[in-house]
Amino acid sequence: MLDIVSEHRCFGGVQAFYRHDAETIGLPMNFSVFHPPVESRKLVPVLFYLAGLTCTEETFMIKAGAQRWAAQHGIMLVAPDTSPRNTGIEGADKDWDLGHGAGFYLDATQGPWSRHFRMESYVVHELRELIVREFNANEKRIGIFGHSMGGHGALVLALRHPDRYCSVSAFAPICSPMRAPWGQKAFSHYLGSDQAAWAQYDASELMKQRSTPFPEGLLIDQGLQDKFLQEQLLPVEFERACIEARQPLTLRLHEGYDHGYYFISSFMQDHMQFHHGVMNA
Ligand SMILES: N[C@@H](CCC(=O)N[C@@H](CSC=O)C(=O)NCC(=O)O)C(=O)O
Repeated sequence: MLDIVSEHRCFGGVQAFYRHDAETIGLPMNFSVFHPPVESRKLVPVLFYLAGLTCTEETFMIKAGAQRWAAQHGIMLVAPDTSPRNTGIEGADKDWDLGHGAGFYLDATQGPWSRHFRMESYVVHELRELIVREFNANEKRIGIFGHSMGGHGALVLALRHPDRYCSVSAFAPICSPMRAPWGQKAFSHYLGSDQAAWAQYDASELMKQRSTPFPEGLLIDQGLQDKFLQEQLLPVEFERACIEARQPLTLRLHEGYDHGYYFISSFMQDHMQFHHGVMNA
């Protein structure tokens, strides 16, 4: 059953927050949807947004300023929470970069995480199917984007499930988590010590194994004052992998911008236009 937590009129559409019993996760999950103003019964394209470490299903909707552009383009926005909550797993609330709020959009294979931490299956299958079933979503026009840990999620889920997403972009994504401290910590807990398993959730490694997976191109924006850029994000690794895979990539580096939502909101219009363009190509 789908519970409506709250609904708010927004740019002529509706900003809604929902809660449901997620079978994949084995626990209730929260997610948010911006429903753009459209003629009734018209199927609308959908854009999934995956948020970063410490965020919830609210962060993007409150801070990114995406609804104005989504309303203009008639795009539905969907933002899941960033991990299962109230799992009862010991230590899951201890660190901000592991456990609750840090699901890394993968299916954990290691205990105690593997029971509930199944964010890949949840986002790619269960939540998507719920959105298509419950709302006026056009399942042939679904895109994905995200920020930081969620940028990693967007790139990796699109690379692992290219048939499911027609447009992909990211803000300051973790481009090679197996080479970055956040990723190494999360992957060692969720996936164990096998580096081959890590590579299956590393956007740069996945890209090297593909050949032009997104012919319409990818868009990445990155701030140059981002304190995480050098150690955690590694866009150069991904750029190199895209060259190897002949994947068209627009990587824009912005002087003065940091890692936060002031940066994201500054370039949100461009990402919405990018997805609108690719979805309608
Ligand atoms: N607590 C941390 C900072 C956490 C942080 O910056 N989270 C980012 C995502 S980082 C990568 O996934 C975020 O989006 N925060 C939400 C916000 O509203 O800005 C620290 O101490 O550095």
